[in-house]
Amino acid sequence: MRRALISVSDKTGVVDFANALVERGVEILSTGGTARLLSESELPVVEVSAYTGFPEIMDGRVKTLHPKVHAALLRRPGVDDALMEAHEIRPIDLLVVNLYPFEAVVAQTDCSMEEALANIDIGGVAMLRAAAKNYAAVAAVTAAADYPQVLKELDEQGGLTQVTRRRLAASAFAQTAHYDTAIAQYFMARIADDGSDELPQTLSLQLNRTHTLRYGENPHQRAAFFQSPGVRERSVASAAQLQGKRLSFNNIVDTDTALTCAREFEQPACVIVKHANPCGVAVAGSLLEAYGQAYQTDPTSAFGGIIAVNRPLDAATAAAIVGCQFVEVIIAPSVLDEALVHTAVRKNIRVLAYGPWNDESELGYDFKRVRGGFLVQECDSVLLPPGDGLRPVGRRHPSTSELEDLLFAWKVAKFVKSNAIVYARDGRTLGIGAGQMSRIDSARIGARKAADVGLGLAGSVLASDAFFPFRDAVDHAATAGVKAIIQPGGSVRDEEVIAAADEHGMAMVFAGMRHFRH
Ligand SMILES: NC(=O)c1ncn([C@@H]2O[C@H](COP(=O)(O)O)[C@@H](O)[C@H]2O)c1NC=O
Repeated sequence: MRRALISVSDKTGVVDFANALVERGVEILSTGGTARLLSESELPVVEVSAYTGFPEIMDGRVKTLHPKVHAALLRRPGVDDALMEAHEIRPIDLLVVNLYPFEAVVAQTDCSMEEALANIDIGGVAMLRAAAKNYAAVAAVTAAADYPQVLKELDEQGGLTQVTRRRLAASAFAQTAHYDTAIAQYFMARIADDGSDELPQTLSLQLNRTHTLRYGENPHQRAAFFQSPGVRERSVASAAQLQGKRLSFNNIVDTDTALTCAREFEQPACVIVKHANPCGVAVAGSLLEAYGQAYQTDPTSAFGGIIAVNRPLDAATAAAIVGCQFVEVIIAPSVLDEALVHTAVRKNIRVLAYGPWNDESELGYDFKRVRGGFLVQECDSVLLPPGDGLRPVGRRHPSTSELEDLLFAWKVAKFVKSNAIVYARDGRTLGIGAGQMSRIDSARIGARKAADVGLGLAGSVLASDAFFPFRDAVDHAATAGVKAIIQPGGSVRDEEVIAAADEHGMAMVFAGMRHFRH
C-alpha cells in the first residue's frame, strides 16, 4: 500500500489511524480540514490541492472533484499504467471518507433549506463510488470501526484481502445509497408540503431499525421499529420514555392514535385508546376532569389502555389514573416530577414525554402493505374541507353548544375505525361504536355502551365518519335522545336521511368530507 486519501467529516480516530499508516510507509493525501488536523499532529500530509494543482474552491464545494483524484481511484492496473504516467496520476490504494452529516443537520428543528443543501456531500460520495467500483485495486473505508482491521491486515499480509475489500465496497455502496435516500426523502417531504397534485413516480424510503421489539402483533411474529431518519415531528418515536417496560408493537400503534387524537384539541384533553380505537375522550377545564370523563365512557375497555393527554401530566391526574385502572402507556407533552411519584408505584406503566408540539410533518404519506406492493396515500391530516365549514342541511340548525359538541365528536370520529359512530355531549364521549361492517351496528353498539355505564344520550350529538346509506341509524339515534348529527353527506339517500332528522326535530350538518379509518 503506497498512498491513502483521507477526507473525513467525522474526524474521530483519524489522527491515530493516519499515524499508523505513516508508520507503515503510506503516503497521505488529504483535504482542507482533515489535512490541517493531521499536520497539526505533525504528520506528513500532501494536500489534495497540491497534488491536483487546483485549489479547493467555492467554500469546499469542489475539492476532490478532479480527474487526477478520480483517475487515481478508477485506474485499471496493467491497463492504464502508461496513461497514468503521462498525466502524472499517482495511484491511490486506500480511500478513507465519511460524508457530511446530512441526516443529523436536517434533524435539527431550525435547519434551513440552505443549510441542508450545504450538507449534501458530492465529492465524498463520488470518491466512495469510484473506489468501491474499483475495489480490487482500491479499498474504501467509511467507518472508524474498520481502521483496526485495515492495520491488522496490512501487518499480517502486507495489504487487504479481496474478501475485506469486497465487504468494504458493499458497505460503501450501502452508505451512498442510504445517504442519497435520506436526501431524496428530505426533498420528497417538501414536495408533499408544496401540495403537488401527484404522488412521486418513485418513492425511496430510508428506515433505520431503532428498536427490536419482543414480537409483532402476536408473539409468533418477529418485529422491529424502523424509524425515518431526520424526522423532526413529535411522535411516539421521538418521545422520551421516563419509566416502564419497553413499548410493544401494539403499544406503539395505539400510542400513535391516542397522541394524534389528543393533539386535535385546544382545551386540556384526554384520550384513552384500546385496540387501536378511542374508547373514551374528553376535554375539560383540567386534565384531571378530562381523564375522569374519558374514563367514565367505557371503564371496561379502558382497562389495559393507552392514555394520551395534551397538557403536562400533573400529580392529581397521574394519581387518578393509577388509582382507577390498569394502564399500559401514558403519554404527555411533559410529566411533572410529582406525577412520576404516582406512576412509579406501578413500575411497568410506560410513561412517555413527547416534548413541545411542533407542526413539522414527516413525509406526509401513509402506507398500507398489500401483497405485491404498498398502497400509498396522503395522511388524513385535515378535519374539514378548507373554507366552507359545516353546512346545516335540515330544518333545525344546531345551537352553539350543539355545534361545539358536533365538532368535538367529529374530531373523535376521525380516529375511530370505520364504521365509526360517536355519541358525545358537553365535550365528552358517551358511547363509541367502532369497526363494524354496517353503520347501524356501530350506532347500536355505541348507544348500548352508553347505556351500559348509565350515560343517558338525551340531548347528545352523534358523529358518523361517513354518510348514512339509510335512515335507520338516524331513527335509532333519535330513539336514544340524540339532538344533532354531523356526517359528511353524499349518499344517494341524503334526502331521505335529512327528512328523518327533520321528522325527529334533530339538527343535521354536513361536514363535506369523510374520515374512513380502516
Ligand atoms: N466537494 C468535494 O470535492 C469534496 N470532497 C470531499 N468532500 C467531503 O469533505 C469532507 C472532509 O472535508 P475536510 O477535510 O475539509 O474537513 C468529507 O466529508 C468529504 O466527504 C467534499 N465535499 C463535498 O462534496
